[in-house]
Amino acid sequence: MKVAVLGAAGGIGQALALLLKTQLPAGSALSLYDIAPVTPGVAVDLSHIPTDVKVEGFSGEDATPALHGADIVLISAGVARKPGMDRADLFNVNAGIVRNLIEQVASTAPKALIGVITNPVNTTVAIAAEVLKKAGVYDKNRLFGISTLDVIRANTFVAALKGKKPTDIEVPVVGGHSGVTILPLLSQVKGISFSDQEVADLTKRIQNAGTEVVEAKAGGGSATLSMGQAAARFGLSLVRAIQGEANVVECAYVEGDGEYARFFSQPLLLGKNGIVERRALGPLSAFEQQALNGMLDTLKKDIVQGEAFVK
Ligand SMILES: NC(=O)C1=CN([C@@H]2O[C@H](COP(=O)(O)OP(=O)(O)OC[C@H]3O[C@@H](n4cnc5c(N)ncnc54)[C@H](O)[C@@H]3O)[C@@H](O)[C@H]2O)C=CC1
Ligand SMILES: O=C([O-])CC(=O)C(=O)O
Repeated sequence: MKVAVLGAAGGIGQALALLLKTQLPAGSALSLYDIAPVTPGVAVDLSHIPTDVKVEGFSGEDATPALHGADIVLISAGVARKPGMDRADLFNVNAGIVRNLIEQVASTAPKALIGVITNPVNTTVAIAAEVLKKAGVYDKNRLFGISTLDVIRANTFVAALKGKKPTDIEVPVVGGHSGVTILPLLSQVKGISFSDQEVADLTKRIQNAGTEVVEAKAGGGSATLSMGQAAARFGLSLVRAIQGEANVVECAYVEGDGEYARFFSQPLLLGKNGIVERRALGPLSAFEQQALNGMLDTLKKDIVQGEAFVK
């Protein structure tokens, strides 16, 4: 099993690399790439941790040495938000970075499962799909926008409110990964009921949680450690699915049947070749149905921006 992290010297990349070094199955390879010259050093640093995971690091303009033979590629390269910015404000810089890196994935590891972390995810995943399509290697079952951070935040906030263990809670979060496009399906949390006010407050907090971190870091960046954990959870779920484990289900932002928008985050059954089954959203409360209807214009606009960038 080989996992490549692109953007590996950054805040997310380093946290993610640490978690993968300690949690990937024995015999795996972890390949780190970042434009920053420190990256081979990050790999040397991690290599002193006594696990049976081989780490290599590459820097400079060329990502391909890191990509040869990769089964999974996780991409967090790009710039992060500062207070006062929306995720969409990152488009100008990050669109080109994602295009460039995906071109290299297309030529070097065309069969890899790809997880895009770089914001704005609603748009960068559309860019990735169009670049892969242009290269003739697009498989919609192998490309994911990683929205796991919304899920783990929802689990944390619900557990805190209801006095439960966070590990016992699993909230499906659907839609996209910014503002109103983030929709936690609180009505589906097993064994817990919420008042209308709790639903309104929790939904708002989950939608604004990225901004909560951006403001608390006061110009020093956005979520890195919680995102490292979220990306590790998602990446390790892909690993378990590739290894043949049954019933691996995660929400992620993927191309589906277009019922709501071309790309939409929903529960997915994962297998050796990526998505095995896109699961239906299930019954929605009136609040959730309204929120779903209300997000679609924004989500579709975000997607078209990505498609237009490549065409
Ligand atoms: N999907 C999600 O839920 C989340 C996404 N993010 C996004 O993840 C991205 C990274 O965030 P951080 O790690 O905090 O940022 P960071 O600034 O700490 O790290 C980004 C890394 O990307 C590298 N980089 C920049 N251009 C590159 C290129 N052309 N090729 C290779 N590497 C390049 C930089 O050298 C840096 O090491 C941001 O776009 C951020 O908005 C952040 C949190 C959650
Ligand atoms: O808010 C940001 O810019 C980073 C992010 O996507 C998150 O923390 O959910």
